[in-house]
Amino acid sequence: MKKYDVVILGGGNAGMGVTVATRAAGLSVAMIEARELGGTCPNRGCTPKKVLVAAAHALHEIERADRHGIAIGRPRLDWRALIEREKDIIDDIPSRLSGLMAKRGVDVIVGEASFMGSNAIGVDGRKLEASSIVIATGSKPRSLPIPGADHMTISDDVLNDPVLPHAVVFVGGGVIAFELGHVYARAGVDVTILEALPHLLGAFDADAVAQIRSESERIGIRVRTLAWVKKIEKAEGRLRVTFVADGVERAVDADRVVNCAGRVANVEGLDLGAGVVVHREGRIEIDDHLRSRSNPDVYVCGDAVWNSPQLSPVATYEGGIVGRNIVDGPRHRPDYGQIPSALYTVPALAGVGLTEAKAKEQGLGVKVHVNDMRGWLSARTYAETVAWSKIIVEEATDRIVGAHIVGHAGEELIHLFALAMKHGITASQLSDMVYGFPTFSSDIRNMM
Ligand SMILES: Cc1cc2nc3c(=O)[nH]c(=O)nc-3n(C[C@H](O)[C@H](O)[C@H](O)COP(=O)(O)OP(=O)(O)OC[C@H]3O[C@@H](n4cnc5c(N)ncnc54)[C@H](O)[C@@H]3O)c2cc1C
Ligand SMILES: NC(=O)c1ccc[n+]([C@@H]2O[C@H](COP(=O)([O-])OP(=O)(O)OC[C@H]3O[C@@H](n4cnc5c(N)ncnc54)[C@H](O)[C@@H]3O)[C@@H](O)[C@H]2O)c1
Repeated sequence: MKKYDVVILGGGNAGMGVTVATRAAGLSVAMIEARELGGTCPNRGCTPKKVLVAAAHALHEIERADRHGIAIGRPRLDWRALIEREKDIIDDIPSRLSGLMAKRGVDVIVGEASFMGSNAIGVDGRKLEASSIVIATGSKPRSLPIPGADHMTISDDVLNDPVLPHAVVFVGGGVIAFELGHVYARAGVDVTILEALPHLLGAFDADAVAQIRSESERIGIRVRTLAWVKKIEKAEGRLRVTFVADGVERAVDADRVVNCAGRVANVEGLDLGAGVVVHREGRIEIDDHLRSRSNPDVYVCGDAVWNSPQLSPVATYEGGIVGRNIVDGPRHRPDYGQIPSALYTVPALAGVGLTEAKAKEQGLGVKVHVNDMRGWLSARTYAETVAWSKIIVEEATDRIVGAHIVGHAGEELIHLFALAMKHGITASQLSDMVYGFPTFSSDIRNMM
């Protein structure tokens, strides 16, 4: 039986994050990974998705070419070539990460790990002992108790499918459905999004979501809220999704039905009981230091944490904190306050900090600056179809507490707001900056 200071289950962003401080401190570290090193983000998530989004962006530019006086024929997208391009871009990531881990002195073990004791892990018939064990096993799509649910595919399949379908239904109106829905719609696919709740894209500001909803409908996506999927069945060589909306039963036919109903911690196969790791239906009970409440030698980070944002930079950040807690003792805690995120529709929706609803819920005295920027010079120059912002400023302190941007390079501009929020730069100070002109950034002065 081999002994390590640290054994990490999972070689994604979170697991990689743990290796930095632990190896810098000279601890012996093993990382067990069942699939490709790098995990979801570079292999089945952010990066391959963004390659498709970039193509959708090009199609969006072409759609507006006539606004610049450019005459252009109907574009033809070679979907198979696009999927090949996506694969080519990510192809060498696992091997590069394998090199990085070797250089860092981490033993990478290929296999499916599970607990054999409070400080013991089994992998491929071997037993490893460790002073600290880190659960960084990521997330998986939530399984839905819908008759015919086995007909559904998941985002992994969309990113691998070289055949462009004619019609797709997304079950769930969250980030994955909107991002992949925009790509498909731009590629000419008939897209329907069915969301069970009254609102879409739960974590984002409701007015920003309304902007992206109308832009989505403008490009032909059908969006239905309060839609309850009752069954999915094969019908005439396709799939038929039966759902109830507005009290009426309806059906929509499609070539693919994609489960986009959220992702849950991927811990089912870990035998958490053997590790004395208490959980409620896969939700591991952790303290403020990301440490198991029942087994102080076990930490959790990344998507395997059930109640923090499922984002790749957050996974890396949490992994870093766990690494430092292992080295220094449990004294570091995550702060999720000023983490920017974006929905990579075309155009994107980006946000940081509080939504207007949350600011009001917290009883903050705020001034809310809402701008439809389509008439602004920069938006007109680029013929933007949507350009909108909402900046929320605390009146008493002039602190920016939330920023939400749709279009207008918001996925880039949002970082200036995050920087200001993190370092206490006030709204007036951010407006007082001298910006390069003409840029989208220079519009920040007029946004609040
Ligand atoms: C389609 C899609 C698009 C996304 N786009 C974005 C985006 O644009 N921006 C963003 O910030 N986030 C995005 N995300 C979310 C992001 O990918 C995740 O938050 C991030 O990858 C989580 O990292 P992690 O290390 O916690 O988990 P993962 O990267 O999933 O890593 C976990 C690893 O553990 C391994 N594993 C699991 N069980 C075991 C076991 N028993 N033994 C050994 N190994 C095991 C898995 O094989 C996996 O490699 C996207 C996700 C998806 C699905
Ligand atoms: N750009 C990004 O940063 C990015 C991109 C993709 C994924 N992600 C991460 O991946 C996670 C998972 O994404 P997701 O889109 O699957 O989840 P999500 O949590 O964003 O959305 C899931 C949606 O499905 C709905 N839903 C649940 N059950 C349903 C049902 N039976 N019928 C209809 N609707 C149902 C929910 O109400 C919710 O609105 C996200 O939490 C996100 O953090 C991030």
